[in-house]
Amino acid sequence: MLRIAVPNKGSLSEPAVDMLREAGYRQRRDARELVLPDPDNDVEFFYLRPRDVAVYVGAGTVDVGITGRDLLLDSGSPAVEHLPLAFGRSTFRFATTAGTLTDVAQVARRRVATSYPVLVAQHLRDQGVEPAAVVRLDGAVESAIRLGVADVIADVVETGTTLRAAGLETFGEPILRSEAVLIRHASAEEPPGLDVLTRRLQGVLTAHEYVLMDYDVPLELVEAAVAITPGLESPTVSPLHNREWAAVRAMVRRDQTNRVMDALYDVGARAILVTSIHACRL
Ligand SMILES: Nc1ncnc2c1ncn2[C@@H]1O[C@H](COP(=O)(O)OP(=O)(O)OP(=O)(O)O)[C@@H](O)[C@H]1O
Ligand SMILES: O=P(O)(O)OC[C@H]1O[C@H](OP(=O)(O)OP(=O)(O)O)[C@H](O)[C@@H]1O
Ligand SMILES: [Mg+2]
Repeated sequence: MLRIAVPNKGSLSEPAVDMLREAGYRQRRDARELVLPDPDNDVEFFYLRPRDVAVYVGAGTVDVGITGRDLLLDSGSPAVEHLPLAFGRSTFRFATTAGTLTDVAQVARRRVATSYPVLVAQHLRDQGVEPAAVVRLDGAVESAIRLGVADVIADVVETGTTLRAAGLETFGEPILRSEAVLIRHASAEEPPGLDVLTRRLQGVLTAHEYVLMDYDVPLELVEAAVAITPGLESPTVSPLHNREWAAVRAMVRRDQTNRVMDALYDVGARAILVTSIHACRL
């Protein structure tokens, strides 16, 4: 039975549970449940703090888990990224009082507050910058400068609202671009059942990332049209009752939908329809 760790709290918890449900797995209904077997799918879910997921996977007591790339790197665990999951996206950045610093080199001899001390110390070492200290805080890191325990912070930035509200601004290049990731142990053999979980999650990712596009096009324009919608392997081209026209169906990236519809219309395609993909296995 594959043991899967899932974040029980925080920004990653709800989207992780939603994604697993969409992939056909049972999920807990009560937030107090810590373990949930799903015998139909031969897996068992463990609801753990997102920061602890890499510790359990690294120790080998659960097989795989969902956590943030930033949390994985900060954990020092021997777990590795297996599949990026395209939610929980954020950047991890230095920030300080607006209008004061511009470059990571200026972190030298300054105090840095963060909830990710391993990640920050490693990054500064790689950059050859020696801070006065790395101060570990549990959260609300934005207050550390005003309250005098640090000169600079390094924290998760999503919309930037929290930084602005604290009168801070980012400086230097992002330390990391993070998102939720499925992790597994680096050296252990691939656990039985991970291939099925991976294919199911990839199916959910593809269903979100692509739409199905159908359109009609005069026969002599089929080649020009399919050049715009090559699909993943090859588009389906079917005859219409009117023999001078064909129907085409292809997968198209969701974020390209309108651009592709404009281009198809310009070459002469008509009755262009877009449908969401409910589920898929490539
Ligand atoms: N807006 C955000 N704020 C915090 N973490 C975010 C955000 N967006 C994505 N994340 C990711 O969530 C993970 C942090 O989860 P964690 O549960 O530790 O903190 P949290 O979401 O801030 O929850 P809380 O502080 O309420 O416990 C990291 O991987 C981080 O990159
Ligand atoms: O760029 P934004 O969209 O404002 O999001 C980023 C903020 O959200 C998180 O804080 P959270 O609310 O989890 O509080 P915490 O710092 O106490 O964890 C994170 O630590 C940042 O402070
Ligand atoms: Mg937080």
